[in-house]
Amino acid sequence: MCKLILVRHGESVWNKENRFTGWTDVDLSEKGEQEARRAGELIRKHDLLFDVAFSSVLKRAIRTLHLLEESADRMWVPEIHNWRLNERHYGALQGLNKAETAKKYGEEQVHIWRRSFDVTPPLLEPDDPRGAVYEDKYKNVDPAVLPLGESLALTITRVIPFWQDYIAPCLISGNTVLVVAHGNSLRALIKYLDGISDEDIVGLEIPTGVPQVYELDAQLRPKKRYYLK
Ligand SMILES: O=C(O)[C@H](O)COP(=O)(O)O
Repeated sequence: MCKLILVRHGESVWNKENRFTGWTDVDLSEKGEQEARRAGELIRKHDLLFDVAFSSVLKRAIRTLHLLEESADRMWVPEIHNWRLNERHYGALQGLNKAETAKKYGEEQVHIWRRSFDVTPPLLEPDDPRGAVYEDKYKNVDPAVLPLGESLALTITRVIPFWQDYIAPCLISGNTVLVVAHGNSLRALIKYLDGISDEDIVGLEIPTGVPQVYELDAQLRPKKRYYLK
């Protein structure tokens, strides 16, 4: 049996301010740092000796990983950071306050942007200086695959190939694997692993900084998924 630990980053400064974040590289809030340390303590308490760790290239996930590793006393574990685990790209909504946007466009429209399976948010203009194509951290990524806005369906199309090519082989080789990512990149992964329908995924919410564990069989079929307490 293999074990996979999934953690959504701790609360970020923009989670606290209720702003659409997506690929904006904001840091953890103080509460987020505490959540990350607590996640490491829980992992340690449950003796989940992860051998390798994956995260997105966004600092709220990387800092969560580092704080978690420190409190779990596993700072030596090899880490792989990849853009394919990034949050869903929120397009032109990035930076806007969610409540103010709901006042302007209506609660229903904002719910569709946030939770529908295949509706893409308004896209960033290709020459918008916030575009990933202008960021150093994506300089080795083919610009053609860098999004200007993504639905959950589009997010799945880049998370699952990363799972298949990197994370799954690591588990199959017998490693306990930790993945620190984001609300929607983790929803993408859980949808795939648990075979959740396009309709039912709308109801899946993932709290910040709480580790959840999958126990998987040799074919990586989930046997159990539970949050650590
Ligand atoms: O990118 C964001 O704003 C959040 O991390 C996730 O947002 P959501 O709860 O609207 O999916």
